[in-house]
Amino acid sequence: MPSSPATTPKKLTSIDDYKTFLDQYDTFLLDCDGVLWHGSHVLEGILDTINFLRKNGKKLVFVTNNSTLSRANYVKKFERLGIQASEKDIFSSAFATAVYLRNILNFPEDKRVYVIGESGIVDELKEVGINSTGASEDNGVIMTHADFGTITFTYLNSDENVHFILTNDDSTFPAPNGIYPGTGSLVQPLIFSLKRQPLVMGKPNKPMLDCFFSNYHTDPSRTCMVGDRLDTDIDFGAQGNIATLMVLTGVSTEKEAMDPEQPIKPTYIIQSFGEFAKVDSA
Ligand SMILES: O=C(O)[C@H](O)[C@H](O)COP(=O)(O)O
Ligand SMILES: [Mg+2]
Repeated sequence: MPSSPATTPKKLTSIDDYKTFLDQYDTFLLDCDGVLWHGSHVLEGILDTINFLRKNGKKLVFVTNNSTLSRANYVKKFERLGIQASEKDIFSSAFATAVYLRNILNFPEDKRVYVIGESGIVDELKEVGINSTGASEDNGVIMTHADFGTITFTYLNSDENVHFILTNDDSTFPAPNGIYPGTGSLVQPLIFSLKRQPLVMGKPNKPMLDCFFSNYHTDPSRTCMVGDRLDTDIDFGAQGNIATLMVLTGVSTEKEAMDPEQPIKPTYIIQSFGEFAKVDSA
C-alpha cells in the first residue's frame, strides 16, 4: 500500500519558494520521461537547472521506468542531449529487472529469457550473465513496451513455471507530440487472456526500490524524488520515505494531485523542473 503524506501538496511558485525548497535537499532522484525530456526533446530550462544544481553541490541520480536503453546507452543519450551522467547514477527498470533475475530468482545459467522489448533489457541481462532470445526453449518472459503477440500467450500459457515479468507497467508515457499507451496498457490483452498477473519491476515496485536503496546510499531526510507520475514516481518516493516533488510537464495533473480522494500525494508540486534555473539568474 502506498504510504503518502496526508497533507495537501505545497505548490512552489516563487523564486523564494524555489530557494527554500532547494536548501532542504542535497540529493535529487530524477525521473526522466516527462521531467527531463519527451523522447529526445529536452524540456525548457532543464540543462541550466542541472548545471546550477551541480554547481551548488547537489547530487543528481536518474531513476527511470523506461527500459529501452541500457545504462551504458543512457549515458550516451544524456551526453548527446548535453547532460553529463555516469552509469552508477542511472537506475532503469531494465537494470532493476536484470538485478532481480540474477540476485533474487538466481536465474539458471543454462536457461534463456524470452524478451519482448528493446536492447535495454537484452543488454542489461547480458551484463549479469543472462542470455535472452525470441526462441522457444526459454523459461522466462520479459516484456517492455512492444507487441504482445500470440507466441507470448502460447509460451506463458504452456507452463506456469515460466516467469511472467514486466520491466514496468506505466499506463502511458509522455512523448514529444503527446501521451501514448505505455507497457502497462499494451500488456492488458495478455493478462486478460492468461488470467495471470505479471511481476512488475519498475517504480513504485519493490525490485526497483531494493535496486536503488541497496546500491545508492543517501540521507533520506535530505533526498527528494522528482517525477511526473503520481502512481509510479511519487509512490516510489513515498514508499522510500523521502520527500517528493511532482512536475506538471508529464502525465499526472495538479487536479489529480490536489484531489482529496487521491491516496498518493506529492510533498511539493512545481510547473517544471526547469523552473529552478531561474534561481541562478535571480
Ligand atoms: O512505458 C514506458 O516505457 C514508461 O512509461 C516511460 O518510458 C516512463 O519513463 P520514466 O518516466 O520512468 O522515465
Ligand atoms: Mg516520467
